[in-house]
Amino acid sequence: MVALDRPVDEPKVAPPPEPQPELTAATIEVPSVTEPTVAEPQAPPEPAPVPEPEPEPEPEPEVIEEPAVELEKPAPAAGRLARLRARLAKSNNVFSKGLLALLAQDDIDEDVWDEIEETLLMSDLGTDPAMELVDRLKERVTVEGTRDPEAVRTMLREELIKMVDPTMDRRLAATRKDGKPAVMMVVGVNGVGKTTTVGKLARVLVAEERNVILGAADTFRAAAAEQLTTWGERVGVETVRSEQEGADPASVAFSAVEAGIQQEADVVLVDTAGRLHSKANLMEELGKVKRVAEKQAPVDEVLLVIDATTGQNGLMQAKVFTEAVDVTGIVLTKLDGTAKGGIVVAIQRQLGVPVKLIGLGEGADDLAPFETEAFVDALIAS
Ligand SMILES: Nc1nc2c(ncn2[C@@H]2O[C@H](COP(=O)(O)OP(=O)(O)OP(=O)(O)O)[C@@H](O)[C@H]2O)c(=O)[nH]1
Repeated sequence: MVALDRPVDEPKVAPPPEPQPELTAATIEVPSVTEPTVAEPQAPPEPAPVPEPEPEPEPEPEVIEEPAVELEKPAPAAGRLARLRARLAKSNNVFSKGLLALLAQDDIDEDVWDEIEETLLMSDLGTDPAMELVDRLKERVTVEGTRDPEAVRTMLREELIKMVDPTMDRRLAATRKDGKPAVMMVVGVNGVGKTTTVGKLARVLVAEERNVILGAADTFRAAAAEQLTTWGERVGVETVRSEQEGADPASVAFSAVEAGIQQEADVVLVDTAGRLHSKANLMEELGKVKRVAEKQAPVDEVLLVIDATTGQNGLMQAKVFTEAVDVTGIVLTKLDGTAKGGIVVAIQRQLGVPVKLIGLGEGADDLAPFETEAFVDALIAS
């Protein structure tokens, strides 16, 4: 295992290359080897000056060239959620079946309201939001007094939309600013789907006709850079990586942003590690990656990836990241195959950050920009 728990000192702005001694004629001149034409003893030739040994330079993260393969055309980003809604609807029928049936009953007594609350809690909505939603629904049922299934569906839809909060700004900062690319970092605990998300997000951006550069700053897991390179190659996106396992991730991030500036890219997307020897190291390191990348250009987005299937537990783990870096958006993965759609509300409430993208499967284009209404419609679809 590679030790990454070295003390993290001041961000070493890697790697402006060490100044190399100029190879002047003096340093490369070799003694003449032609035979002397006179018989006089010759002074032995001066040995050529030996250049000072240079310290080993840090290996430069190398830019992987695009291969000459036929590129894939990613699905358009707009409307992806609507196209993938069946994945959500199937796993979230607590809303579409359970709740609607309960609300459509003729007589909703306290037991039924308790059952409604329990159903909401099961979806990982969180205690406070669940209680609030029950209160709002109670009020409306009392005032409107309707049990018509369509009216009940409309009521639930409206209240869920309010909870998910359509006023949050969910746009991704993916546009060049001040002549520099937008820089996005993707963070989160290991296994939540970070690398996959970076790959899928590159496709979303390519579909939006953005020029993208990837930075493989997860140098902890050897396969991550390879995985990312493959994602990039499929859509003609370059990956900046280091061949050295355990290389300085901040240095890779720095070089990726540098490449983005040189190539006038629209977006530089930086993958990061989710695991180090200790939580403190990981948080230190993420802070450093951000600071060092910012020597080149401001980091516009820090996207925190959370696995929806880990529910409230995952949320607690994720909270630590918000203390280390300024998280600007959440990517909620693996929402396919879980009935925990309510976690969107809980996350936004607890972290105060909008969900900007959701993962709805392992397919390359199964990442959708989050849209409040389309999401709620999928939850209560029958
Ligand atoms: N079903 C489903 N699987 C997903 C989704 N997103 C990611 N995955 C899967 O989750 C697994 C882990 O993904 P990775 O991208 O390797 O996770 P990571 O966070 O980069 O992991 P580390 O590099 O170890 O930190 C892979 O098998 C992905 O295919 C999703 O939205 N739905």
